[in-house]
Order: sequence, then structure tokens, then C-alpha cells
Amino acid sequence: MAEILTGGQMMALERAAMARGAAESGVLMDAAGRAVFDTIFETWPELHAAPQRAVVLCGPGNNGGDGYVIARLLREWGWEVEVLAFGAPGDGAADAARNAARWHDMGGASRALDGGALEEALPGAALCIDALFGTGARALSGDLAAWVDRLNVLAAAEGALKIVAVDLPSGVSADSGKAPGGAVAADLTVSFHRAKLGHYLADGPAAAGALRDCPIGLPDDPCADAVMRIAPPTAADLLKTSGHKYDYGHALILAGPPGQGGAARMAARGALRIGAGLVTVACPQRAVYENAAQLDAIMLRGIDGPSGFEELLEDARLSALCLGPGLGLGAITAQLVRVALEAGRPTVLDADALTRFSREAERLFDMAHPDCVLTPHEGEFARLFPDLAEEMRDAATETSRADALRKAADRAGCTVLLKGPATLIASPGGDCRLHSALYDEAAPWLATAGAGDVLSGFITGLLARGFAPLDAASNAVWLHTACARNFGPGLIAEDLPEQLPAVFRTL
Ligand SMILES: NC(=O)C1=CN([C@@H]2O[C@H](COP(=O)(O)OP(=O)(O)OC[C@H]3O[C@@H](n4cnc5c(N)ncnc54)[C@H](OP(=O)(O)O)[C@@H]3O)[C@@H](O)[C@H]2O)[C@@H](O)CC1
Ligand SMILES: Nc1ncnc2c1ncn2[C@@H]1O[C@H](COP(=O)(O)OP(=O)(O)O)[C@@H](O)[C@H]1O
Ligand SMILES: [K+]
Repeated sequence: MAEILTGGQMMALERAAMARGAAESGVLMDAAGRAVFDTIFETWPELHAAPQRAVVLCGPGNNGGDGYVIARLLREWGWEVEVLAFGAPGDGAADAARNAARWHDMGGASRALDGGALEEALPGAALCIDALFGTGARALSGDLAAWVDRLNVLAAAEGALKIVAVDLPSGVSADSGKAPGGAVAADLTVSFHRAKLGHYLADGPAAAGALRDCPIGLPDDPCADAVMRIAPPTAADLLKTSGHKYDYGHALILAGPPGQGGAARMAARGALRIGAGLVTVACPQRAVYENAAQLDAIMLRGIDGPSGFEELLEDARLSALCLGPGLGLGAITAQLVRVALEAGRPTVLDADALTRFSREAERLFDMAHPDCVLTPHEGEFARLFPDLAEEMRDAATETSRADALRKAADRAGCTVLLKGPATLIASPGGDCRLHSALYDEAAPWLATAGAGDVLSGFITGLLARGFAPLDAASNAVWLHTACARNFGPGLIAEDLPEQLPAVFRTL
């Protein structure tokens, strides 16, 4: 699993590597510039064959230093290049100063960045390199915000102009992805060593365009408290090899009143396909006929409210529970959740089981235990953790989705999964993982009713099989997106579980 870093973590890795002589800052800057240069031509091979005109925007820090390296490489390749500089390299940017001097010594064209310079330089250019700010960015304001805004308008008008962001689109926070003062709207972002959280969160993905991570020669040192990217599960982890159906657990999915059983049935189908040995749907007696007409391999039990549920749970083989999809928002839902959590078994709480506790989230957190997984979408998250949701959304704070989720998991005392194109999962104590359905891994078809219910079923199925909550949630999210991508456009939620066999064959 690779780390996704904050700006501070990236800087700490670089410093540590340089301190022990495993990296040298000038060499890193050359490698960074070279990585951008190479990636441009890999992305647009037509530019490689026919040098044209490029504008390079250089900031006062090391991101600007990368820009001077790129300017030099493009010029050496025969391009006509002009640097628009936002200030000269400052005190803390010796390598940037060296590369700026080298640019000037070779007779490279340069003038100060302002609105007029942009208006003159951009028309007819094939490339604009955004090397204003990277991991050291603060929110844009004043003239600079206006110029970046103008840059985006001019670039949109120049159909053929490609904007390439160095490390991050300037204006985007490396840590939170927030860009309260606007940001460069890039076609391509080339990041170094590891992707940063800002590439995946808030305004980051829209500003970055496409994303490429490039090695620049830094050693693969681990970073203890980084957010980890969720890796594909392995066949050895997931596929059944031998044993009895009870060796693969028994998942119990609670369904709601008549006419609302679809969500629970889809969750059950997901749990079965992901490999729970047995799956049972438990529903109110009056919903039995409806569910019986729809279920075959999945077993069905009519129960009489919370007491019936308690009786059912006397079967110790029920190894994971799922409450929420289509369960309803009545008082009975809160009682069923209480019974489930008192049973102490691995439990997924989603949808109505979360919304029911909107005004009494603390009561839910008191009952929750470490084998629970809460799977809110953003709206449900905001109902349970209104203060954290506000911090996460507030452009004036640096709190990222990952920060907010870590706090949420600590507060709830269990694993919390926050859904979205970048899904984050956190457990108490700080473990946090991210799964991206962005960039080359986009699966916009997942924005369809019921997709979340299937995800709950996937997690429940893996919990039933004995996966720990964080691993069950991580594998489920990875497989969920893989199913969506395997099916492609036109996907509806019912299709997701049916893609699992094909996805399993690829592991
Ligand atoms: N370290 C290494 O070895 C390597 C680093 N590399 C590269 O370095 C980048 C990080 O460099 P960095 O730390 O110098 O920060 P950087 O992003 O250039 O910005 C800081 C400067 O910008 C200024 N500034 C920021 N926002 C502003 C705003 N809104 N409005 C106005 N000014 C603003 C800020 O000003 P200050 O906040 O200090 O007032 C400061 O002067 C990294 O992303 C990668 O590209 C690679 O070469 C590989 C090797
Ligand atoms: N644009 C998107 N790209 C990728 N995944 C998405 C996107 N929109 C939603 N999803 C995923 O689809 C699922 C939707 O779940 P949810 O919001 O609970 O919907 P529902 O309640 O209708 O099932 C989540 O797993 C979420 O991460
Ligand atoms: K940049």
C-alpha cells in the first residue's frame, strides 16, 4: 500500500533522505523538472516532434525552481520559452535561485508575471507550465487570484493550449485539496515521489486534470502516519480454497417494511457474491411474502421486532450483521440497532440506521464497538458529525476530509467509511486509507441509487468471513469500484454484485 502524503510529510521525507545523504536537493529538482518534461511528451507525443512556444509561470519557492529547470529543458529541445516570474527565488530556495540564474545566463526570456504579461504571452502558446506554488502553497488572493482566474479564461479560449501543473495546481492545498482563492485549472498535473492528499480531496481533482506520479530518486522510506492508498486484494486473501459453507461465515441483513426491501436484498446479494457462506435477510413478518418472491439462494426469516431479532441472534453462527438499507426511520430502527450492537458482533451500519441517530449521535457512539463499520455518505456524515463536516467543508480551515474522518472514527469508537469519488476509511487510533475512483480510475456510473447498499453488503460479507473491519471495508471499496469499471456506463446497482466473479478472475 503506497502512502498519499501531506505537504509536511513530503518535506519531512525529503529532509530525512537528504540528511542521511540518500538524496541531494539540487539533483531532486533536476529530476522533478525532467519528470515533467518527459511526462508532457508521453502525454502529447505530437508536441515532441514539433517544438512550439511555451510560457512557464515560476513562483518564488522550489516549485518555481522546477519551473526554471523545465524552461531550460524545453528551450534545449528547441522550444521558444518565456518565463513569467512571480517574484525572485527567496532565501529558502537556493536550488531555485541557482536554476533561475542558469536560465538567465543562457539568455532565457523572463519578465514579471501580471495580467498584461499573461494577455500578451498566452495567445498562440502550445504549453503553459504552472510552477507557481506546490506543497508550499497558501490560498491565492488579491492580484494573484485575479491573474490565475484570467489565465484559466485565456486558456479556455485557446483551444490547443495545454496547462501542466508542477506537483500541484497552484492554489490547491496539498493537505486538504481546498482552493478558497481559486486555482490553476490544469490539463495535467505531474506530482513527485508520492501523490498528495490535495490531489484527491475537495477542489484538487477538478483543478489537476489528469494526474501522473513520477519517481524523482527519493528512497521508498515509509511515513508512519500517512493516509494509505488501498491496494487491490489478492486472490489468496479473497478466493475460497476449501472448507464448509460455515467456514465462510453467515451474514444477516435486516430489511424494512413491505415495499422497501430492495435495498436490503441488494446488500444481501452483495454479501453472498463476495463470498459469505450463507446470507439471511430478516424482515418484519408482513414483509416476508414480498421478500420470498425475490430471494432464492438467500435465506429469509420473518422476525417480530427487536425481541424477534434478539431471539434470532441466539444463533451464534450469524457472524456479521448489516442494518440500514431500507430499514426505515421509525423508532424500531433505533431499537434494532441497539440489539445488534449489544450482540457485539461485526456490524455494518448504513443509511437509515445512521440517519435515525441524527439528533442523538452520542447515543450511537456509546453503543458502537470496534467491530462496527459506519458507512455514511456526505449527508449522513454531516448528520452524525455536524461540527466535523463543517470544518471539512469550510474553505477557511485547513481541516481535510481525512483529518475530519480520523476524528470521527475516534469519536465513534469504530471504523468509519466516508463515501464519494475518493472514499476514505478511518479506524480509531489514526489508521486512514483512501480509495480513488478519480482520474484513470474514475467510475462515475457508481453515482446510481443503491450502489451504497451493495457496498454495505460487500463489507458485511467480508466481515462475516472474518476480515477485520478496516480490511473488510478496504477490500469491499476496491472491489465495488472494480465491479463498476468492469461493467461500465449504464450500470445500475443490481449489476454490481454480478460483476464480482469477473473481477475475482482478474485478481
Ligand atoms: N524540497 C525538495 O527537495 C524538492 C521540492 N520540489 C519542489 O518544491 C516544491 C515545494 O517548494 P517550497 O517548499 O519552496 O514551496 P512552494 O510550493 O514553491 O511555495 C512556497 C513559496 O511560494 C510562496 N507562496 C505560496 N503561496 C502563495 C500565495 N498564495 N501567494 C503568494 N505567495 C505564495 C511562499 O511564500 P511565503 O508563504 O513564504 O510567504 C514561498 O515563497 C514542491 O511542490 C516541488 O515542486 C522538487 O523540486 C523536488 C525536490
Ligand atoms: N462520482 C462517483 N464516482 C465514484 N463513486 C461514486 C461516485 N458517486 C458515488 N459513488 C459511490 O457510489 C456509492 C453511493 O452510495 P450512497 O450515496 O450511499 O448511495 P445509495 O444510498 O443510493 O446506495 C458509494 O460507494 C460512493 O462512494
Ligand atoms: K504548481
